[in-house]
Amino acid sequence: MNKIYNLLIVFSFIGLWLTSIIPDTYEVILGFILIFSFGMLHGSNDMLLIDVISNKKRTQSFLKVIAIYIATVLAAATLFIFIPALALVLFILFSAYHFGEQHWESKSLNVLKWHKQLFYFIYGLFVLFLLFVLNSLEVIQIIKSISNIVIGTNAILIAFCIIAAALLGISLYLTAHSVTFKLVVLKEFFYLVVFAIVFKVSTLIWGFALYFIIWHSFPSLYEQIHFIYGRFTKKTIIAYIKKALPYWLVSIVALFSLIYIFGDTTIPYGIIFAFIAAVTFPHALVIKKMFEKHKTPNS
Ligand SMILES: CC1=C(/C=C/C(C)=C/C=C/C(C)=C/C=O)C(C)(C)CCC1
Repeated sequence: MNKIYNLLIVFSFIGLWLTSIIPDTYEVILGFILIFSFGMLHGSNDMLLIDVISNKKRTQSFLKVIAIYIATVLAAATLFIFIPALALVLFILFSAYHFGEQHWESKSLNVLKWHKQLFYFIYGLFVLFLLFVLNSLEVIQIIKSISNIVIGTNAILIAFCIIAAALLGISLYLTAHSVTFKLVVLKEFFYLVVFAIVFKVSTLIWGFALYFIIWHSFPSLYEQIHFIYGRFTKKTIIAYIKKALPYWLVSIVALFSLIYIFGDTTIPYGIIFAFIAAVTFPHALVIKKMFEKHKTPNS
């Protein structure tokens, strides 16, 4: 995993360099292409993961599992239509935990389970609000188009400061109580500085896409492939893509149909993020189960 992180730094700087040569509009389009390709791919094999998590001895039939999955997606989508503000808050909170868990689970912090989970949540929230605070005008605009709620730049700044203080506090606690954390804390601080540079220099969507693809989807794909097939090789990558392809295609067709039917602005942020949110809820739960099954001895 460590070697992979060095590669991720290189990718991030390539992303930064692209920012300097691509006009903003193309940056947004390229950002969405990355989100729809690698981003959606990393969430397309949840059915296969459920199979492996339950040791192939799933008591429920495939149809039942997929029905529960689709019902969760539809419930989230309905929440977005009727109570968008609540849906948005839940989406951000869920995503924060999911991002934090993906980044830290392999580091096996040897502390109490709930301390670890609280840290994952605060870390993920910090990354999201770092992106938001450095691109607050764009975030405010998109949130207004999704939920009709107008938030001020000050509210984002205050939330960011509170989350940063919480992250500092819990990091100090972990430095004192976890040897593994102490060993990686400086490197992790450096990664956060890299994220801050990327988020500051890029547009909101490009900054989000770089984080989501490079720092979340790539490591998640690596861990999912490892979990499913026991190793990460060209053969297992191809096998994973083959299995994911039908689900990915269905998602893309569904998303573009929704955009075609309901989209009334040039970039239909509302539909895109509501769609990502709806599929994120069940995906985050499946990945949580995957990590529980893949427990390291000191977790
Ligand atoms: C970037 C961004 C947002 C948040 C996106 C999030 C939180 C995405 C999470 C995606 C996940 C967790 C995918 C699954 O793996 C807002 C607030 C909607 C609007 C402004 C732009």
